[in-house]
Amino acid sequence: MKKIVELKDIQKRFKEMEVLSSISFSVEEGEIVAILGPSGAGKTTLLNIISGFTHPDNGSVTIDGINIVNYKSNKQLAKKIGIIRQQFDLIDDLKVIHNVLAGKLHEWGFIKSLFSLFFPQGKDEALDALNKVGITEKFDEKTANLSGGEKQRVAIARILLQHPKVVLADEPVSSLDPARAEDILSILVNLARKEKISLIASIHSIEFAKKYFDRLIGIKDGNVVFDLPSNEITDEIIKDLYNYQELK
Ligand SMILES: Nc1ncnc2c1ncn2[C@@H]1O[C@H](COP(=O)(O)OP(=O)(O)OP(=O)(O)O)[C@@H](O)[C@H]1O
Repeated sequence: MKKIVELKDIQKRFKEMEVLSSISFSVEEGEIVAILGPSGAGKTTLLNIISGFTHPDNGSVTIDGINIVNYKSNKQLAKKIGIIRQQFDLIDDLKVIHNVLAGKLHEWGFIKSLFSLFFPQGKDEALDALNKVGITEKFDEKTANLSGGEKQRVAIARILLQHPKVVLADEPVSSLDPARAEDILSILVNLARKEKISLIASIHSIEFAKKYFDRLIGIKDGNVVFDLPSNEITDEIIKDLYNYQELK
């Protein structure tokens, strides 16, 4: 299997605080991976480093065989990495279809994307993506009018137009109620599997992590403390990760 993301000895400090000491792991094509760890463990920092948004102090990030520092532009990197943020990063004033078409920005360039605002190009592909996430009928709606779960579906549809090799999602469902969160996670994971996209998501819910992800990586005190298939994760391992105290 091809390695899509490879991290070697990643270290990051903010002033005198060392957040990541030495993180190494790789993720193969189509792998569905959750990053777990207590609040402040550095999950967001790690995802930001993988996306190229934050530079590590030490170590290397390789995306699809190329060191991230050798990607010539953000546009080139966007062909490999799709990002789903907690706040969705959608433009509320635009119609749903235009937000989905923004997935083409890296491919089309600014002028063609601007043109597509008035004369949507690639509309069929966008409608097909909206169909895959189950909200085709909202294509003409102003994005601001959508619920949180619907907005997250639009963000996933936009990623589908981007055709990345890996999707990074930072707590993608933490703002949704449990039923909606499960809907979104299953859409995200099933589409990633179908399109052979690697998925790396930070997630707070152990239950959802075990249910939807194949491999769980725990980080604590700046290091990887476990990296296991979900079915090998025991209550003991989780207790150690979060330092739960037994009630006496
Ligand atoms: N730009 C920054 N400048 C200074 N400190 C930072 C910066 N970004 C993150 N930190 C610190 O690094 C630590 C790790 O933060 P990070 O957001 O990566 O943790 P996390 O595991 O994602 O936490 P949570 O689960 O609460 O979202 C925290 O102590 C945070 O305050």
